[in-house]
Amino acid sequence: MNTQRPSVHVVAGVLYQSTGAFLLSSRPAGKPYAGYWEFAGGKVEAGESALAALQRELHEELGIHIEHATPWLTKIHDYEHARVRLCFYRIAASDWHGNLQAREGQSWCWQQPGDFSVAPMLPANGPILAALAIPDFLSGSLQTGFRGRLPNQAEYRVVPRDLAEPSHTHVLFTADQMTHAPRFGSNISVWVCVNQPQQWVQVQDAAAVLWQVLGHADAQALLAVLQQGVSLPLLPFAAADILAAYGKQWLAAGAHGLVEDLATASA
Ligand SMILES: Nc1nc2c([nH]c(=O)n2[C@H]2C[C@H](O)[C@@H](COP(=O)(O)OP(=O)(O)OP(=O)(O)O)O2)c(=O)[nH]1
Repeated sequence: MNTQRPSVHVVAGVLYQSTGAFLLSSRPAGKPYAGYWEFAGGKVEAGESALAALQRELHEELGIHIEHATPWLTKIHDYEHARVRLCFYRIAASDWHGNLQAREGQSWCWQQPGDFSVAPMLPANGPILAALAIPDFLSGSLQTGFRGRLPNQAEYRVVPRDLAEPSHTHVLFTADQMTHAPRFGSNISVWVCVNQPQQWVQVQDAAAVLWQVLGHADAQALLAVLQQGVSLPLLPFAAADILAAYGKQWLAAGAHGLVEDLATASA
């Protein structure tokens, strides 16, 4: 397939309820992939900002008003009909209002992260749905691993490679282990811990990345990476004082969540 085609800029919104559920809708008849499930959204028009496009699309499709949306993941996908640059935004329950209406004849439903009951999904959306099952806060250490929880979900545990057993789903590797170890099977979700931009570019096929931040220079380097847009869940990993200083900026720039390091004091 020709990957040199110009891409069409698309925005899509992960709309949350206060319960932690998010909205999926089906693509209306007449569009490519009609009947497939997607996040509400559509193409950005000439001269329009991404937020304005999201506000317009969600109002046209669902009759709701968006006050704020937080950038999250960006993906390029080659469909037969177009090459799309998909910019996904998360919209918190407190950042939208209105009564949902299916204004384009589509179906819609609320889904719990990690527990989807509708199919088929648009092909580009598989990794996006997997990313939604990752909590937005975890804590622990590189030695013992990390724990977190989404509302109404079982505990989510990430186990360091050296402690991992066959029953563990989410396994954490260092960037060095990824370089020197053979690739692992598809039965685990591979988490990688990095601490610099050169490592980040080498781990783009991971399920999620922890970015260790030990000081203020690291914090700024990470912010710059986030501001360029990231295609997989990136979670800054730092001691509590650094999270307190930078956490909001990282999240506003597209970090998936934060990971508190319970073992390392900041520099
Ligand atoms: N809205 C949306 N589009 C997605 C998602 N995932 C994904 O691959 N896409 C792709 C499908 C389409 O190729 C493209 C969106 O184009 P679209 O045709 O739905 O856009 P639109 O609503 O502006 O349509 P139109 O007015 O031009 O007919 O992005 C998603 O989750 N939401």
